[in-house]
Order: sequence, then C-alpha cells, then structure tokens
Amino acid sequence: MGFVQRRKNDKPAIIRFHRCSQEKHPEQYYGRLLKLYLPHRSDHELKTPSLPTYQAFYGAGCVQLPGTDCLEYVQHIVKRNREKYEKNSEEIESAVEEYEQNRGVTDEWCNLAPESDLVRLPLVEQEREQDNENEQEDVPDYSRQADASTEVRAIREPPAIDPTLLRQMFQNLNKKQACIFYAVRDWCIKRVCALNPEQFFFYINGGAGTGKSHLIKCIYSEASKILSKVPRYADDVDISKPTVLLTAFTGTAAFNISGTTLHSLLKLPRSLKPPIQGLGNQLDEVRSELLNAEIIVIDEVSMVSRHLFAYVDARLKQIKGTRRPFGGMSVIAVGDFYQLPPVRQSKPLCVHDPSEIDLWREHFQMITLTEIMRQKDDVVFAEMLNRIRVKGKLDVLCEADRNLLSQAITEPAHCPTDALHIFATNKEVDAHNSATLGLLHTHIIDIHADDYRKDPRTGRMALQDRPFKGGKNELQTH
Ligand SMILES: Nc1ncnc2c1ncn2[C@@H]1O[C@H](COP(=O)(O)OP(=O)(O)OP(=O)(O)O)[C@@H](O)[C@H]1O
Repeated sequence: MGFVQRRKNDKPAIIRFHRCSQEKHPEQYYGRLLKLYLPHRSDHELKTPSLPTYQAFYGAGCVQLPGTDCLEYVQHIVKRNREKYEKNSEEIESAVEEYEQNRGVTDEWCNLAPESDLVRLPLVEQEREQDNENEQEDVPDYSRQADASTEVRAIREPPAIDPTLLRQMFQNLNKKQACIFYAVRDWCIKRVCALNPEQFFFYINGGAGTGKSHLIKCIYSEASKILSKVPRYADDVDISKPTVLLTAFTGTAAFNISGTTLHSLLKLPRSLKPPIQGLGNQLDEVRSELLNAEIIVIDEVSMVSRHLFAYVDARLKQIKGTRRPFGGMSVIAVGDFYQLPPVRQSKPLCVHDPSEIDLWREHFQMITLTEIMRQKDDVVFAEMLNRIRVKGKLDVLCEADRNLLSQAITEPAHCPTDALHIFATNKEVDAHNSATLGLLHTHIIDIHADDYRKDPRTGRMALQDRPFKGGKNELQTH
C-alpha cells in the first residue's frame, strides 16, 4: 500500500445518500438499492436483456457472488447487506422527513460545508428534474439556458456613459436621490481606504417616473469607478471583473438596466424549493467571476419571492465563503411592491411570515423617492399612474383619470396590427401570431419533427409516435 494508510473508524456514522420514494419512483428506488448493496463492477451488471429494468432485476435476478459456487437471488443479497449496513434507517428517514417538514426556508448545509455540497448535488439535481412544481415556468422571459447549466455567461456590463453627461446626471439628482447616491459613494471611498465600512442594505422604493433607474445608473457608474481601486492583494486578481453587479428577476428588467438575471448570474436552479443546493463543481468558476464584486443591485424586487431571496443569500455566502448575510456584499434592492408580485403563489418579500427567517425585515432600510422626474409630456401620465398605484379596490377613479385612460381605448378593428398586443391567454396569443404571420407570408410550410424520448427504465432513446407538444421547458427532457 506504500504510504497510503488504511483509515480505520469504528465509530458509528451517518452516511448521506439519495433517498427516493418506492411508490413514486420505483426504478430509482431499486436502482439505488442495487447500487448500494449488490456487489458489482459496473452499472451494466445491474440489468440484463431479459430483465431490462432495475426493478425487474431486483425482483427476479440471480447472481453468483465471488467465492461462492451457486446462484443467489439478488433481493436476498440486497436484504442481507441492507440489514448489515443500514442500521436505524427507518428512524433516520422519519427524522429527515420531520426535519424537512418543520424547518425554515434556509438550508444551512451549503453554508456549513460548501465544498462538501459537491457530493450531494447530482443527487439533488436528479430529484429536482422530476419535480414538476416549477416556480419559474410561468415567467415568459425566464431563460432556462442560464439555470444551473454548464455554461458560464459573461456578466453583462452597461455601456460607459460619457463623463460630461455623467457629471450632469450627478449634479441634477434631486435631494433624495442625492442622499442615497452620496451614502453609497462614501461607503465605496471608505472601502477603498480599507476602513472596513459595515455592509449596507438599501431598498429604493417609489412610484412610476420617480427616477429609480436613473439613480441606479448614477450609482453604478460612480461605485464601479471607485471600487476598481480597492487594493487587491492576490497577484492573479483580474481587475476587469465587476465590482458592482446589476441584476433583476426577469430577463426584460435585467436588459433594461444592462444587467443579468439573478438565475443566470448565480446559476440558480429552476426549482427553488428547499433544500437549497450549492454550486457544486461550478463554484470555482462563479467565485472567480464574482471575486471583486462588492455591491449587488437587484431591480424589480417586488417579483423576487422569499425563496429566491433566501437562495441569493445562500449562494452569495457560498461564493464569498462567509456566513455574513449575502456573503458580506452590500445590497441595493430597487422596485415597487405595488407592481408585479412573484410568479405563482410565491410569497413576496414584503409579506412577513413569522415562521421563516426574514432577511428583508431584518436588514433592509427603505428609502422612498417621491418626486416625479419624467419630462413634462409624461408628467400627467406618471401622476395618474401613481394615483392608480395606491388606489384601493373600492376607491372611485377620478374623472380626469378616467378621461385620460378612455382616450387610449379603441375598437379592436381600429387597432394597428403592428402595435404591441397583450392578451390574457396563450390561446389568444397563438391566434394573433398566426393571423399576423399569415398577413406577412402566404406560403407557410409545416415541418414535423421526429421526437425521441429517453425511456427512464432502459435508458435508451425511443422514437415517439407523434411529435411532442408542450411548453419549451418540457422539451428539455426530449
Ligand atoms: N435627477 C434627474 N434629473 C433629470 N432627469 C431625471 C432625473 N431622475 C430621473 N430622470 C428622468 O426621469 C425619467 C424617469 O426616470 P426613471 O426611468 O429612472 O424612473 P423609474 O422610477 O425607474 O420609473 P419606472 O418605475 O416607471 O420605471 C427618465 O427619463 C429619467 O432620465
């Protein structure tokens, strides 16, 4: 054995392994049993052409173990070994189940042992792939390519603004905008001077046209410039890596601020259901991308659910290798809770749940912008939007607002076809798209696809009788 020492451990230990339901996922269940308790050299030995599934092989298969001279039923070997190695398994399973039902949102595992998370990641991922409850599925511009995939997308950075224009923008900030701008600027200067300022958590709130995006642009430019001077001690630090991260929940909002979606930036999985999973073997890549990052801006925060927020917190902790909230990064959340809420039934951050850790309530300081900064033509419209923003269900719409809105109403027949249309259902969208396409092109050819699907039991691709129909997210499994 050379210098390798045999490790001896006679203390009892708990080994973490993938658990799955015998009723819901029998193939996985028996596959796990065979892999754990039937001696084998490769997975091919756990199925045969006549018993092509794990379940069938477990039920009727026989093997001859090395050192024996007769065949033995697979299930007898598995049972024997299971009894030997899986002591107290029922108690452990029920304890894990109880824990999963009663715990809060955050999962401390990836905080306690980020590196070890690598081991459980493929298993958790496998479990999630079968989980149809998908929080993100309904977001039209949610980009699946960005989630937990292998691709590392370069972080988008906004184009540089002309310095003279930028100076003008800083000078024209109104009182409240300036107050936030200089608070962040002072923090950055302290950071550069190694004065270790406390991380900050600002929530910038305000109605339509109050200059939230404008302020973000100013903060981003100034903070990035100052923070690029923070002394970096490692020789191989790439100073081109961003110091301020611009993010949003949906692709559209991220695009508007020339930023990146939270899912793409932090490689979040599609399903955000606990337990939170770590980055696994993508950790180093993402860590190096975000090495210099000190501030994260989250736009459109009303759409961020409590689960997503907890995920962002845990991811940043793992990436930055610290247990401080959001990995020690300062956070600027921007948005308006009167606007779009999170998708599905997910809870928004402004709704407090005493049973969960409330990062939002605990840390964030709210600053409300009130002055409408839109140009003159838009002011009347912006003022109306802000009245509607706070209008209760039973409040009557004032005459002036009703008239203004009525001006925009037109008969469907008079509506220009190239105007942006919004429909309530996909069916109406499809009908409109087909009609519009028909106007553009007269000769339309349908090309039918040959769709294959992986047979989960045999692992082989099988041609489907007819092309698959469904959402784009479902197509990923084909
Ligand atoms: N201090 C300022 N000086 C001059 N123009 C400003 C200022 N603040 C904002 N604006 C302008 O006012 C308009 C509205 O600002 P902005 O888009 O930032 O508002 P917002 O709060 O993000 O609005 P919404 O919630 O509707 O997206 C923009 O044209 C912006 O350039």
